[in-house]
Amino acid sequence: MKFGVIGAGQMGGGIAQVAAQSGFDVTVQDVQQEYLDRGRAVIEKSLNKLHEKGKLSDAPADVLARITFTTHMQDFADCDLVVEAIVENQAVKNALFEQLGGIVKPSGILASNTSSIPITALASASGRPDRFIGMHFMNPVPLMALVEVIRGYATSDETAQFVTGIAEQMGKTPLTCNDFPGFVSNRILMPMLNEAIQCVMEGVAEPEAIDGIMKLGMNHPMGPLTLADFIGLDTCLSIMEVLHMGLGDDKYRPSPLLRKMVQAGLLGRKSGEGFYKY
Ligand SMILES: CC(=O)CC(=O)SCCNC(=O)CCNC(=O)[C@H](O)C(C)(C)COP(=O)(O)OP(=O)(O)OC[C@H]1O[C@@H](n2cnc3c(N)ncnc32)[C@H](O)[C@@H]1OP(=O)(O)O
Ligand SMILES: NC(=O)C1=CN([C@@H]2O[C@H](COP(=O)(O)OP(=O)(O)OC[C@H]3O[C@@H](n4cnc5c(N)ncnc54)[C@H](OP(=O)(O)O)[C@@H]3O)[C@@H](O)[C@H]2O)C=CC1
Repeated sequence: MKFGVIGAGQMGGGIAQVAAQSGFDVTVQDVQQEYLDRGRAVIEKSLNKLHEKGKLSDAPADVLARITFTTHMQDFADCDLVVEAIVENQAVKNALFEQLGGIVKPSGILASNTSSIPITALASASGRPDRFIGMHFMNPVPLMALVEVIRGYATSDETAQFVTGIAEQMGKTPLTCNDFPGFVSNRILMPMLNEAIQCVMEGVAEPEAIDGIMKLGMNHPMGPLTLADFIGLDTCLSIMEVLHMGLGDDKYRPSPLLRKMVQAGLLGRKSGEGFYKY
């Protein structure tokens, strides 16, 4: 089984790592060598940590050796499964899948790790809608148990079974839902994060208090503002926009503060500052 991953950011890197830990040969592509180098370093650090804690029996170097890093999309030609994890933008993903559909062998299955964008639309762009599916990993991929599997309008039963089996081989629990904006995970999670941001904007409480209340009061592992910073505020805004437009209800309106912070380049952990400094 040859496993492809597009994008060496926080999600692509995590997906590639867990695929390699599961014994698959993995090819990771990104647009610039610099991003591949950064992704490789993050994977190496995570593997070392898991190994030190006894959660990874293979030597980290052996796992890393199963991953090939490339800037060439053509290297996906003989992949059995390619999972896309690039920026949360429908136009950019559509263009990528149009290209990828002409590269990967006809029997290859294409999947998107999108947080919210309609799987059916991306499937149409790929030119192989029956062999297209949503394979939504959670962040941080090496630690989170869930893969949300989203079937598009034309996804075949064989494709759904194949991807469910791969998720299980990766040690994850696949749970299936249908193709609605934000699916299940982000339709429920993201309005909560957006509301926490609205609380900051309205001066309801300081960020530390909002996070503390949700951590101590609701037993959430991370407060909503810490989690928004962790996901990336640009990604949170894109998801809210998909929910707002796709469901047509103003209850999904992105907080103006979220929009302003993204405009200011405050993207959370990945840019060094969001609701907190890193
Ligand atoms: C936006 C979308 O489309 C969908 C999404 O993904 S939404 C986001 C979903 N994710 C969440 O909600 C995550 C919420 N947070 C959590 O569940 C937890 O905080 C967590 C699992 C991330 C961390 O676990 P924790 O119990 O808080 O403990 P914490 O001490 O912070 O971390 C546990 C250990 O794992 C390590 N760790 C963290 N990330 C790691 C990684 N990627 N690889 C290896 N180890 C890692 C930590 O360094 C830490 O190690 P030590 O014990 O040596 O310090
Ligand atoms: N962050 C999260 O918690 C989660 C995110 N997701 C989803 O996963 C996807 C990726 O998110 P995330 O990893 O956080 O984002 P990142 O910004 O960390 O990584 C995206 C990577 O893809 C690269 N990229 C952009 N365009 C292309 C392209 N055309 N071809 C190849 N590579 C490209 C980016 O390069 P550059 O820097 O140049 O843009 C970057 O390295 C999104 O769809 C997001 O919604 C899903 C679950 C959780």
